[in-house]
Amino acid sequence: MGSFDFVREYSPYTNREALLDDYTPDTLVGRDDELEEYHGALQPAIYGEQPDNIFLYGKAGVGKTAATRFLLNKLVDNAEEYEDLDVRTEIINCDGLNSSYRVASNLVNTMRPPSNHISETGYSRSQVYDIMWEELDNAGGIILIVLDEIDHLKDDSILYQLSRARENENLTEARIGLIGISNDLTFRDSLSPKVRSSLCERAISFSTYDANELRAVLEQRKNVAFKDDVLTDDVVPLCAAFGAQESGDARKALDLLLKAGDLAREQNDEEVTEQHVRRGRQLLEREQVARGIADLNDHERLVVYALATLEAEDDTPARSREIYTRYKSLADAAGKDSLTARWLREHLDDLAMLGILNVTEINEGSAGGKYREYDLQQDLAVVLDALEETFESMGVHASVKGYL
Ligand SMILES: Nc1ncnc2c1ncn2[C@@H]1O[C@H](COP(=O)(O)OP(=O)(O)OP(=O)(O)O)[C@@H](O)[C@H]1O
Repeated sequence: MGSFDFVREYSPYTNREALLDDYTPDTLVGRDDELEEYHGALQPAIYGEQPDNIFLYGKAGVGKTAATRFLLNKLVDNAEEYEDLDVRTEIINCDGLNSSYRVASNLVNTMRPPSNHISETGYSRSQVYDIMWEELDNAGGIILIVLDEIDHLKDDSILYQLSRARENENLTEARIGLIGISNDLTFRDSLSPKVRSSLCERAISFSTYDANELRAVLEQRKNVAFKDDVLTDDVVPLCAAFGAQESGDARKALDLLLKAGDLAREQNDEEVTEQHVRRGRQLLEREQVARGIADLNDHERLVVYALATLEAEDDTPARSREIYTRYKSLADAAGKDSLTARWLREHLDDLAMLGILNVTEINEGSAGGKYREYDLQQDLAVVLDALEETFESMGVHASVKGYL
């Protein structure tokens, strides 16, 4: 048996944390247009004036949160130069806070010491708003309130309240600017017109990164995170190319660079190479598919299982009818009820959105009409791995026995 001692061996990193998600880089590359617009919208704050409310939107990992942290940190720093100016920022992530009530109580609590927190239940909504106005007025000055992942909110009362606080005379001392951030491009249209016009006084769109921009992001981060010359020349371009394929998401590209570095360290390799990146990508994809499949309900998982058995028999791409027949026979064999063919058709598109399967639209013109075909987006082996628990409860189909 090994000694299981923990010993420091070779590490390619000088600062591994610089690759983690909550690290704020000193400068942001490839976001000049976005930063300029954002800076302009915040500029009134340095004169002690209330800035416009700002709405940032764009896909995941395109730097919306990073740009916000970067500019607000700068604004707070620069504001210290002016004695008559008091600027503070409060950043709230709305993931898990789906009601206006919870956002308001959370805002109050982030501004208060823990000993003075209010309870998250037990008041009426208007009472919580009164406490919130009082808290904001006590703090005074300019307060920039950031609501990240704002699309998680199920009602927009808090957005109305905060974006119109001054016009509605809820505040006398404080001036607030509201900054909403969303990955959901349809969120703005789902708001009521009066909330939309006040929250989106300035709407700033963040475009996705192309491979060159991702290369610059990674190059800069590499210099902070890794020792000199430990990455072979192809590592950064390859991570950037994969990131660009993954809808231009800088987070995915940085995660991949981190995974490659970790693999090199685990294997005691002195250089991080293309092989580490390729292996890292496989592992990350595997984790992503496993997480996606774990989050499905039993019936959705059975649909993936049905498609996997068709793929094992070389019968993919398959039409929904074929998938339904297999799904139903798997359910019957396990003695479970099955849902309708219509339910299955509706859910195939959801599974495609989650990156579990591919949809291809086939158009055979007036003779054959239009239909859709499906196959697995990931390797069969990866999907079967993630279905382990399903085999336990539903049994192993003959077609996949050889893979297990
Ligand atoms: N231009 C950039 N320069 C350096 N790092 C960047 C840049 N853009 C994004 N990043 C990094 O990529 C990661 C994801 O960025 P960020 O969290 O800002 O994305 P986002 O647009 O807010 O997406 P999400 O809503 O999914 O969080 C972070 O680690 C961030 O530091």
